[in-house]
Amino acid sequence: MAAGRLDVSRRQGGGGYFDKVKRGGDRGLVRKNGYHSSTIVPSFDFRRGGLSCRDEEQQSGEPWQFNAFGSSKYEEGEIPANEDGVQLPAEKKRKFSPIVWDVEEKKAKISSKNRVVQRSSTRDVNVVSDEDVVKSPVKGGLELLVDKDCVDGGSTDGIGSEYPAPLSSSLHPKKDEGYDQEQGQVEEEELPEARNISMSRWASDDDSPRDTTLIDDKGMHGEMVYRTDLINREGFQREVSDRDGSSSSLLDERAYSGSSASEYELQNDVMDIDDIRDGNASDNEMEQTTGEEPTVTNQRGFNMLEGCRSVFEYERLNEINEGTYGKVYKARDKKTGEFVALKKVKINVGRDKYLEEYGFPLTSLREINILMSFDHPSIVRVKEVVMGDLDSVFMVMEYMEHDLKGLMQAMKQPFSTSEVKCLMLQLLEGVKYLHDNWVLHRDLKTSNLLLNNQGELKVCDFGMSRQYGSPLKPYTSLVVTLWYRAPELLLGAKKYSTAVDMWSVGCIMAEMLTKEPLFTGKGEIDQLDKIFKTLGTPNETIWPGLSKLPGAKANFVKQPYNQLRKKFPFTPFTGSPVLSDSGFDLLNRLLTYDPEKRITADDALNHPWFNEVPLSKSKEFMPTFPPQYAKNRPNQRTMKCLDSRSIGEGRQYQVLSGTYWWISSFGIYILFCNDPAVLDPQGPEY
Ligand SMILES: Nc1ncnc2c1ncn2[C@@H]1O[C@H](COP(=O)(O)OP(=O)(O)OP(=O)(O)O)[C@@H](O)[C@H]1O
Repeated sequence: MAAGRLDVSRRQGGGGYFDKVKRGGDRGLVRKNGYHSSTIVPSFDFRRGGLSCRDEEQQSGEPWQFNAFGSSKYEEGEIPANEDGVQLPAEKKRKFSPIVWDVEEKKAKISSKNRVVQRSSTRDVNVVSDEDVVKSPVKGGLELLVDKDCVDGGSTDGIGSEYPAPLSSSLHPKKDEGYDQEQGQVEEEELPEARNISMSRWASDDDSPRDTTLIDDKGMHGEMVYRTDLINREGFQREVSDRDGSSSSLLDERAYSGSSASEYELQNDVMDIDDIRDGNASDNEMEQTTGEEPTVTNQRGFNMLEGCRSVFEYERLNEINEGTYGKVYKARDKKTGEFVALKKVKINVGRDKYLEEYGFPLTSLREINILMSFDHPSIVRVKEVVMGDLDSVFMVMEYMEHDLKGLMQAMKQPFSTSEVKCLMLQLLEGVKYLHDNWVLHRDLKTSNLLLNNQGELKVCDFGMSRQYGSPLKPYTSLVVTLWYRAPELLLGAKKYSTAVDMWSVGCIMAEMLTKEPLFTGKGEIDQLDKIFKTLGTPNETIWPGLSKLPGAKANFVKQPYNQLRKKFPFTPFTGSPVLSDSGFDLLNRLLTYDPEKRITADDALNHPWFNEVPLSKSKEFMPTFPPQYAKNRPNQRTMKCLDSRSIGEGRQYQVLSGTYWWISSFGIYILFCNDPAVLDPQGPEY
């Protein structure tokens, strides 16, 4: 393999689709991505400077692509039955077949015989279509139908603030209908085993029929892989896979303890495997085929066979920022002149089991994998992955001029209500897209929201994201940066779901309105205290199940009232942000204690606040801001004294090492910059 190339080789196997998964010495990951499930064996060849991936699954010979959408085994109209002969509705869909990284070695004892592979006929699936169906038939006829409506449906029962909001019911006309819950309920009646939000979010293993259903994943070429780790008593096959699609090693465990999350989740992987080893795995080796090669409609195609380009295809301009996981540079494509952001993947960061075992941090694998499969205007686009020398790897992303955190720190005035609406709508669209596709972001915060000069907001940093499924499995609660972390996480909940992201969205909305973070705790207890002081101390009445959470026994501040409205008074001309009753209702619903009652992204998008005046500003009319140099930089104060709105887009020139100046219609501004990328006499350190 040439240096700087991503080598993806495949073996054509003679047997079943998964017969040829190489075991033993390989330290591979099983990725169920898009339409095929394949074993990818990523390895770093440091001497040759390449990320080598071998896809060891037998395939059709078509290029290996990151992809997301699936197909059905059954033709339309054909209604499969489960093992008991109960017919199941055909029309359910899964918009996104999640990408799964499994630990192959952890599952090395599980051979292909334990897999259930279904090659299915395929019809083209439109990414945005609500009509498409993904069914996961298994030997015996049981199938899992996954519908986006099932994700959201039923989640908003009892929606509302635990402390009555001063809002007339007319403001939330759909409340009693559960914000369009009817469809979800009908589907539940029709399909007793279908997922619904109450199951996918908070159902326990005991009460969820999901214990005996399958979680599907579809291969890129239409193979269906059934994750039947929980069922085998009735002759179903077991397919060994990660619990919900991926394992995690998370930002906060790096930041806080350097342990837990990935290990915790890996332990769960091992538990699943042990369970299988303990004798429940079926002897039946099954490979079902329909004989028809599916057609693939990509959500986003990325041809890995083309290999990775070199980072030297890009001219590095300056360092934009450095996150926990890597530096981010601004760069220019030498061929096209296009500006991009290069995120250097940190290889040696914290304790990452994957890093030790596979030479590549899990978080980066997950981030690359998820981002390359997503295609949404509110999700930052990763164009490609490129190799540098010295074993470095870069994600090439579309360049965004600002992140919301840096921007708000630089702004004198907070965003106007119509600007907040514009940003919130984009944020909610992005979060809805994630949740519809069974992905939790788990680190939504203002520094992970990027804004460009076209008024577009995009979510970035998927290093902590992961798939979720039903039934919920325990995940680490050490997720989400403290200030944006939901109370259930702070209280140690291990089973959580999309609601954790919605809490973060609530914190972000409040911050957009005031320009200041809402709850700025110094530690977890302090964070909870701050939340309780503002929203009132929760109790079992407003949050059933609270007392069962590990942290609930602690002696917290007792505050009987919700004081949130005091922070967001309606009265204009006070200097405080003006938030209408409707806007406050949305905020209150986002910051609802009980995750079951917390508003979903879908419902938030339909909230009446967005229909009342002032209406959302359109993106084109969003203000532009000065260059990004001050973003989260040591010399941020220099920028703070500038009126970012009045400067508009300036041009930057390097006049001295580390010094920038730009001209605007208001004069010349000089920024002293300690940017190591600028000061580095060696030039780019690719
Ligand atoms: N596509 C982009 N365009 C411009 N700036 C970007 C882009 N992606 C990231 N950044 C900047 O880099 C910062 C860090 O990026 P990112 O959050 O992806 O890295 P990280 O290492 O995962 O950070 P964190 O510490 O939040 O985990 C962002 O806050 C943003 O300022």
